[in-house]
Amino acid sequence: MSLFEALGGERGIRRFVDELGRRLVDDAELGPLFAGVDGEGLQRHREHYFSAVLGGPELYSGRGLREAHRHLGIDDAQFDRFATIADEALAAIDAGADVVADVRDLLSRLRPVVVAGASGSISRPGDPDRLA
Ligand code: HEM
Repeated sequence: MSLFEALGGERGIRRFVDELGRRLVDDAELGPLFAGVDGEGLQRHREHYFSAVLGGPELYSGRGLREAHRHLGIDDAQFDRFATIADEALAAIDAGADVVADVRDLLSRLRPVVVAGASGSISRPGDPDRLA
Protein backbone atom coordinates (compact mmCIF):
# COMPACT_ATOMS: atom_id res chain seq x y z
CA MET A 1 0.00 0.00 0.00
CA SER A 2 1.36 3.42 -0.93
CA LEU A 3 1.71 6.15 1.67
CA PHE A 4 -0.99 7.98 -0.28
CA GLU A 5 -3.44 5.15 0.38
CA ALA A 6 -2.30 4.76 4.00
CA LEU A 7 -3.11 8.43 4.58
CA GLY A 8 -6.63 7.92 3.27
CA GLY A 9 -6.20 8.81 -0.39
CA GLU A 10 -7.25 12.16 -1.79
CA ARG A 11 -9.60 12.84 1.08
CA GLY A 12 -6.96 12.02 3.68
CA ILE A 13 -4.41 14.29 2.00
CA ARG A 14 -6.95 17.11 1.89
CA ARG A 15 -7.68 16.70 5.60
CA PHE A 16 -3.97 16.62 6.43
CA VAL A 17 -3.25 19.72 4.36
CA ASP A 18 -6.25 21.56 5.86
CA GLU A 19 -5.07 20.80 9.40
CA LEU A 20 -1.49 21.68 8.53
CA GLY A 21 -2.34 24.95 6.79
CA ARG A 22 -4.66 26.16 9.56
CA ARG A 23 -2.11 25.40 12.27
CA LEU A 24 0.72 27.09 10.34
CA VAL A 25 -1.26 30.28 9.79
CA ASP A 26 -2.31 30.36 13.46
CA ASP A 27 1.20 29.70 14.76
CA ALA A 28 2.79 32.66 16.55
CA GLU A 29 6.23 31.94 15.13
CA LEU A 30 5.46 30.80 11.56
CA GLY A 31 2.13 32.50 10.89
CA PRO A 32 3.67 35.83 9.82
CA LEU A 33 5.48 34.07 6.95
CA PHE A 34 2.12 33.41 5.33
CA ALA A 35 0.90 37.01 5.39
CA GLY A 36 0.26 38.08 1.83
CA VAL A 37 0.44 34.53 0.44
CA ASP A 38 -2.55 33.26 -1.57
CA GLY A 39 -3.68 30.67 0.98
CA GLU A 40 -6.01 28.79 -1.31
CA GLY A 41 -3.45 28.43 -4.08
CA LEU A 42 -0.84 27.33 -1.55
CA GLN A 43 -3.17 24.69 -0.10
CA ARG A 44 -3.94 23.36 -3.58
CA HIS A 45 -0.23 23.12 -4.35
CA ARG A 46 0.44 21.40 -1.03
CA GLU A 47 -2.32 18.85 -1.79
CA HIS A 48 -0.93 18.13 -5.23
CA TYR A 49 2.62 18.02 -3.94
CA PHE A 50 1.88 15.53 -1.16
CA SER A 51 -0.32 13.44 -3.44
CA ALA A 52 2.44 13.29 -6.06
CA VAL A 53 5.30 12.43 -3.68
CA LEU A 54 3.30 9.95 -1.61
CA GLY A 55 2.25 7.83 -4.56
CA GLY A 56 -1.10 9.39 -5.48
CA PRO A 57 -2.42 10.27 -8.92
CA GLU A 58 -2.06 14.06 -8.85
CA LEU A 59 0.54 15.90 -10.88
CA TYR A 60 2.33 18.73 -9.13
CA SER A 61 2.63 21.91 -11.18
CA GLY A 62 3.98 24.30 -8.53
CA ARG A 63 7.55 25.50 -8.18
CA GLY A 64 10.26 23.14 -7.02
CA LEU A 65 10.57 23.28 -3.24
CA ARG A 66 14.00 24.91 -3.23
CA GLU A 67 12.79 27.73 -5.42
CA ALA A 68 9.46 28.09 -3.56
CA HIS A 69 11.20 28.62 -0.20
CA ARG A 70 14.46 30.36 -1.06
CA HIS A 71 13.17 33.92 -0.55
CA LEU A 72 11.81 33.03 2.91
CA GLY A 73 15.23 32.43 4.49
CA ILE A 74 13.90 29.52 6.58
CA ASP A 75 16.25 28.38 9.37
CA ASP A 76 16.56 25.02 11.13
CA ALA A 77 14.45 26.09 14.12
CA GLN A 78 11.62 27.15 11.80
CA PHE A 79 11.89 23.87 9.94
CA ASP A 80 11.69 21.97 13.28
CA ARG A 81 8.57 23.94 14.18
CA PHE A 82 7.02 23.09 10.79
CA ALA A 83 7.78 19.39 11.35
CA THR A 84 6.19 19.48 14.84
CA ILE A 85 3.07 21.12 13.39
CA ALA A 86 2.95 18.47 10.65
CA ASP A 87 3.00 15.80 13.39
CA GLU A 88 0.10 17.56 15.13
CA ALA A 89 -1.84 17.69 11.85
CA LEU A 90 -1.30 13.95 11.34
CA ALA A 91 -2.47 13.27 14.91
CA ALA A 92 -5.58 15.37 14.24
CA ILE A 93 -6.57 13.10 11.35
CA ASP A 94 -5.75 9.95 13.36
CA ALA A 95 -2.93 8.86 11.05
CA GLY A 96 -1.30 5.59 12.09
CA ALA A 97 2.18 5.37 13.59
CA ASP A 98 3.66 3.98 10.35
CA VAL A 99 2.35 6.90 8.30
CA VAL A 100 3.61 9.40 10.85
CA ALA A 101 7.07 7.83 10.72
CA ASP A 102 7.12 7.81 6.91
CA VAL A 103 6.00 11.45 6.59
CA ARG A 104 8.64 12.44 9.16
CA ASP A 105 11.22 10.67 7.07
CA LEU A 106 10.07 12.48 3.92
CA LEU A 107 10.20 15.86 5.66
CA SER A 108 13.65 15.23 7.07
CA ARG A 109 14.96 14.40 3.60
CA LEU A 110 13.55 17.73 2.42
CA ARG A 111 15.26 19.79 5.14
CA PRO A 112 18.33 20.64 3.01
CA VAL A 113 16.04 21.78 0.20
CA VAL A 114 13.83 24.07 2.30
CA VAL A 115 16.33 25.50 4.82
CA ALA A 116 18.16 28.50 3.43
CA GLY A 117 21.82 28.04 2.75
CA ALA A 118 21.81 24.40 3.88
CA SER A 119 24.34 22.25 2.15
CA GLY A 120 23.40 18.90 0.80
CA SER A 121 21.10 17.92 -1.97
CA ILE A 122 18.70 15.14 -2.69
CA SER A 123 18.23 16.10 -6.29
CA ARG A 124 18.49 12.69 -7.85
CA PRO A 125 15.87 12.29 -10.57
CA GLY A 126 12.58 11.28 -9.03
CA ASP A 127 13.36 12.77 -5.62
CA PRO A 128 10.67 14.96 -4.07
CA ASP A 129 12.44 18.29 -4.54
CA ARG A 130 12.57 17.73 -8.27
CA LEU A 131 8.80 17.73 -8.69
CA ALA A 132 8.02 20.83 -10.65
C1 HEM B 1 9.36 19.65 3.85
C2 HEM B 1 8.60 20.61 4.24
C3 HEM B 1 7.79 21.47 3.33
C4 HEM B 1 7.01 21.13 2.26
C5 HEM B 1 6.76 19.74 1.69
C6 HEM B 1 6.45 22.36 1.75
C7 HEM B 1 5.60 22.47 0.66
C8 HEM B 1 5.30 23.64 0.01
C9 HEM B 1 4.67 23.76 -1.27
C10 HEM B 1 4.22 22.58 -2.15
C11 HEM B 1 4.55 25.07 -1.56
C12 HEM B 1 3.90 25.68 -2.82
C13 HEM B 1 4.94 26.09 -3.85
C14 HEM B 1 4.29 26.83 -5.01
O1 HEM B 1 3.15 27.30 -4.88
O2 HEM B 1 4.90 26.96 -6.07
C15 HEM B 1 5.10 25.82 -0.43
C16 HEM B 1 5.16 27.19 -0.30
C17 HEM B 1 5.42 27.84 0.87
N1 HEM B 1 5.94 27.28 2.02
FE1 HEM B 1 6.42 25.36 2.26
N2 HEM B 1 6.87 23.41 2.51
C18 HEM B 1 7.71 22.90 3.49
C19 HEM B 1 8.34 23.61 4.49
C20 HEM B 1 8.06 24.91 4.81
C21 HEM B 1 8.52 25.60 5.98
C22 HEM B 1 9.45 24.99 7.03
C23 HEM B 1 7.97 26.85 5.94
C24 HEM B 1 8.08 27.97 6.92
C25 HEM B 1 8.67 27.86 8.06
C26 HEM B 1 7.22 26.96 4.71
C27 HEM B 1 6.53 28.08 4.27
C28 HEM B 1 6.04 28.24 2.99
C29 HEM B 1 5.53 29.50 2.45
C30 HEM B 1 5.44 30.84 3.21
C31 HEM B 1 5.16 29.25 1.12
C32 HEM B 1 4.57 30.25 0.12
C33 HEM B 1 5.70 30.93 -0.61
C34 HEM B 1 5.17 31.97 -1.59
O3 HEM B 1 4.19 31.69 -2.28
O4 HEM B 1 5.75 33.04 -1.64
N3 HEM B 1 7.28 25.76 4.04
N4 HEM B 1 5.56 24.91 0.50
